[in-house]
Amino acid sequence: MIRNAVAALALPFRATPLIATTTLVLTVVAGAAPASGAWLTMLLVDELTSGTASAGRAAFLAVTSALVGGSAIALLYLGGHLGEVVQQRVALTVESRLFQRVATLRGLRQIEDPAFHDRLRLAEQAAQEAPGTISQFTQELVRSLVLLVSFAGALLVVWPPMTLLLLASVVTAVFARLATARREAATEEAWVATDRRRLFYRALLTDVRAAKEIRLFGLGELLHTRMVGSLATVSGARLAAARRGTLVQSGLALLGAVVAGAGTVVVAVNVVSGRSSVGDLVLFLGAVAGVQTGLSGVVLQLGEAGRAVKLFGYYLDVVDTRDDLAAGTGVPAEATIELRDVWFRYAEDGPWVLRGVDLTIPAGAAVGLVGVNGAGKSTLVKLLCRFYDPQRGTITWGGVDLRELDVEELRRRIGVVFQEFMAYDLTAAENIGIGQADALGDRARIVAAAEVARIADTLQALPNGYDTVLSRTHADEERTGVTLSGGQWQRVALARCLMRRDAELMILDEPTSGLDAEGEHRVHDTVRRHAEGRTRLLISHRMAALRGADLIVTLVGGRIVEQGSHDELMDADGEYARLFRLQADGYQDARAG
Ligand SMILES: Nc1ncnc2c1ncn2[C@@H]1O[C@H](COP(=O)(O)OP(=O)(O)OP(=O)(O)O)[C@@H](O)[C@H]1O
Repeated sequence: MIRNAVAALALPFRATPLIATTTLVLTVVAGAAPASGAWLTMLLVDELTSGTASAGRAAFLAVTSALVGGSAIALLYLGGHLGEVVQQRVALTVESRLFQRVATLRGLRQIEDPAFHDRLRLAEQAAQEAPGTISQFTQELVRSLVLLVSFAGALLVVWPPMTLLLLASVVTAVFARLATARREAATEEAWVATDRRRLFYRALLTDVRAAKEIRLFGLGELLHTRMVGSLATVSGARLAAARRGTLVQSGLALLGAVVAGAGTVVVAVNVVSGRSSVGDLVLFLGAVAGVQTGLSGVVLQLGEAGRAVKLFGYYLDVVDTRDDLAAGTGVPAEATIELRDVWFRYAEDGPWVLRGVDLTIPAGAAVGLVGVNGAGKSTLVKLLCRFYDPQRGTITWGGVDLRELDVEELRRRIGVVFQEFMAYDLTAAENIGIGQADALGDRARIVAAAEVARIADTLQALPNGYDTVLSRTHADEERTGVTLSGGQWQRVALARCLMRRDAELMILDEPTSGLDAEGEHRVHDTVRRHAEGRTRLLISHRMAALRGADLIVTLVGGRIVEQGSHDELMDADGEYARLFRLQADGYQDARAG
């Protein structure tokens, strides 16, 4: 808690040191103003009731008192504005640091971990709320402390026991509010997973890609009920925590009123008996009102700040998240890739997905990978991109373990069309250009890639050509958005991969599954010519597409069961030959039918 609070409090001074310090000074000055005003009023009242009042001194005291009050308000406004500036700067800093960490995580483990997403949601919430809440609270606290100390000094002069009574009620209120804040933060943590599900259902209900299935399968009501159910659970828990907090606060406010009332009676009796002056009573009443107003503000904010400080811990956790992949520094050389006894599973207690894979992918060769659904083909691709490290065995590139290579350098040398490629809600040009981000503005290169992927004419014919937004959701007023067909999107993804002209390894994970037969044939043909000399790993369920590969590898249950050329594997009459014949027979039957 203390580490979180210190880090959160230090943030404004790191984000904008000068303004944060000025704000602090202004706050201190503004905090001292009410007590000075009350003191001047006491002097004024005593002057007027002394029997020897001088009009000049009285006027001077009245004007000074008014000036102090007026300046205090002006300082308050100025301090408020500077506080806003600090808040904005801090918000920018924390949001940037948070998502910089997310963006630079090397592997996929955290991104695939629901617990990380929960932490991230809490962290984002904290990053947005905490700095503002905490810096506002700090200002309020400083102001209230100065106010409290100055009034407490004044009260000491009038009637010392009252100071102690007021301080006692302050301490009780502070502890009670802190306890409520802890409970509220615990509620937030306990329900974050439920809230995540609510957001998931919410996103699903508005997702264009899910809209067809939701309507056809009549899922709308089901998803809506689940979404509202999650919301009701979360808001019920929040209300229960707030209810308890309100009860405690009301009780404490009553206690404060009783303490103040008793004190006023005693001072009033003192005035009657002549032991105190009327000015003392005025000062006392001003002090009680000032301290109570100041404190109720700070105590109320204390809850918010306590909750924010606790949640801020998640922000620090995410910002300090350790990468699950150690950083290497080597630069990859010639792309002969070797897998030696590679074992991999996604979770420590999960089943092995790859079991002792031994494979050599020679530089410049075209290697075909076949296997039934779930055999582990896409997993192998992910390991080659070093999204994960294998639990056992090694993968080397040009003889160097992938773990020792600079992961960004490694990935720069790989072009991939993933099985689940992305269709970005961006323009056609951007959808292709992002394959090589530093060539995003190189239209000639984008068009050339589109031509190889045989999608150039389609994109050129769009309402705004390559500048057409490929989305119905994010189109703007000037530009209409369009959506492409599944096969057209696949060609765009292929063009994106082809932007990486220097990629030494090209991986195509079922790049043609959405293409028509003629399209598939052409794409394989062009990719073969275009990528000649580069290492290629091709995955396809259409066996004929891999026939010309230099080496074909069959994966069964995470093991390589055979490898060789098409002819060798057909002669061996194993799994590959079985799958190949199955498809060939299918085509044969279709013709016969
Ligand atoms: N991110 C993941 N987390 C946990 N398990 C996963 C993950 N991705 C894949 N798996 C599991 O790993 C196994 C192999 O999946 P993989 O996607 O590598 O198969 P594949 O051979 O590419 O299949 P397909 O032909 O259907 O694309 C499957 O049992 C799958 O459930």
